[in-house]
Amino acid sequence: MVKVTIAGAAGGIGQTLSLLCKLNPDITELSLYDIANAEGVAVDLSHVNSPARATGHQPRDKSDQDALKNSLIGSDIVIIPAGVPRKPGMTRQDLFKINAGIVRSLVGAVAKYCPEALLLIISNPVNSTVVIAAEELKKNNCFNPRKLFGVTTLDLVRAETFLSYELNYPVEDIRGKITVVGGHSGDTIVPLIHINTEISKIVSSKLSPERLENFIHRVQYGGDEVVQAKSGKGSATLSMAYAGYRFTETILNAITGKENKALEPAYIYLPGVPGGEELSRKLGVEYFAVPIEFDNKGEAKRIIFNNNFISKNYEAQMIEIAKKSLTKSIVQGQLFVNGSKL
Ligand SMILES: NC(=O)C1=CN([C@@H]2O[C@H](COP(=O)(O)OP(=O)(O)OC[C@H]3O[C@@H](n4cnc5c(N)ncnc54)[C@H](O)[C@@H]3O)[C@@H](O)[C@H]2O)C=CC1
Ligand SMILES: O=C([O-])CC(=O)C(=O)O
Repeated sequence: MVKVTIAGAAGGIGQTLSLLCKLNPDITELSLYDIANAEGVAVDLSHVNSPARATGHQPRDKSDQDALKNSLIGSDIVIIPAGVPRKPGMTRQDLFKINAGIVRSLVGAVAKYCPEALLLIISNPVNSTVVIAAEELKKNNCFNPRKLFGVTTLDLVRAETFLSYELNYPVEDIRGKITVVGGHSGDTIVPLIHINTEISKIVSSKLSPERLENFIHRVQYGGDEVVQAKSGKGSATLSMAYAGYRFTETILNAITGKENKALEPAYIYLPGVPGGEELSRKLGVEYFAVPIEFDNKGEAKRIIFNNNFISKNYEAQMIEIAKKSLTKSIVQGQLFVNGSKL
């Protein structure tokens, strides 16, 4: 019995993510929450002949807290893609003004109604919204760092896809052999492609330094590519829904004892996850996306990251650059919840 709640379920990401979750036979209840159209989306999905029971929850007016409460009670996994997406010319950090408050209030409700749930944050800027979620959970005395994940899977999905184009190599053979660490915006996104000898050799023989640089840039700024192509009509939704589902499925597979794809990274509070305290000290940041292994409750069991992952100088340099931007976003998130009390 697994109940999954999606907050922001009627949005561009939310609807497709809900459909993908509806198709997973391990989900028994799929609870869709949104401030608009959640009930319609749930009725639509409820006609799909898969086991999950789809329920829709939307508030009648601004004072109605019952919809959110009912959507959350009993949830094992809560996924949050609620909030506004970027328009051309904006950075993800520009979304902070609106999305910080949305994420904080939703996480506050999670703390109240399903404090034991695994929490997956998709809303941007992920580099800050995950910190906001952690601080809000701390305030409510229910922060378990092993249960809070910033979903950065799209960066890995892009890296796998673009590298397969570059190398003319089957994309399914790349999965699990590269990773992406850091954060989820521009220069905080750090693809590490030399973690596997086979891929490393192919990259060294086939990719010129210029093509390698272009590949890295495309992974780091893949989000902008979609924002520009959609010219004002939003950002990545379909690829993100796929990525969000892929991460959710990895957790569900861990819970149900299926094969675990160990190299799935997420943006987490490092000191709270086994293996993360030392890494956090070494890096000098508390939050960082790293590959994780999950236990049979879907919690982060340990971090799978060692010095061999950073096998090239330029990768170490990218990590240094990422840390600078991340530090600012982390502080911004902490200040939002705690004010000056830091
Ligand atoms: N982590 C990642 O890799 C990615 C994150 N994103 C982010 O995901 C977020 C959502 O993007 P889209 O689905 O394209 O936006 P969208 O505008 O299509 O959908 C957002 C949904 O959130 C709902 N919403 C707003 N306030 C809410 C609240 N307080 N409670 C519940 N629902 C609420 C809206 O009604 C809407 O249905 C954005 O912040 C975007 O930047 C987008 C792509 C990748
Ligand atoms: O670029 C955006 O704003 C949406 C996003 O996070 C991505 O596509 O990676």
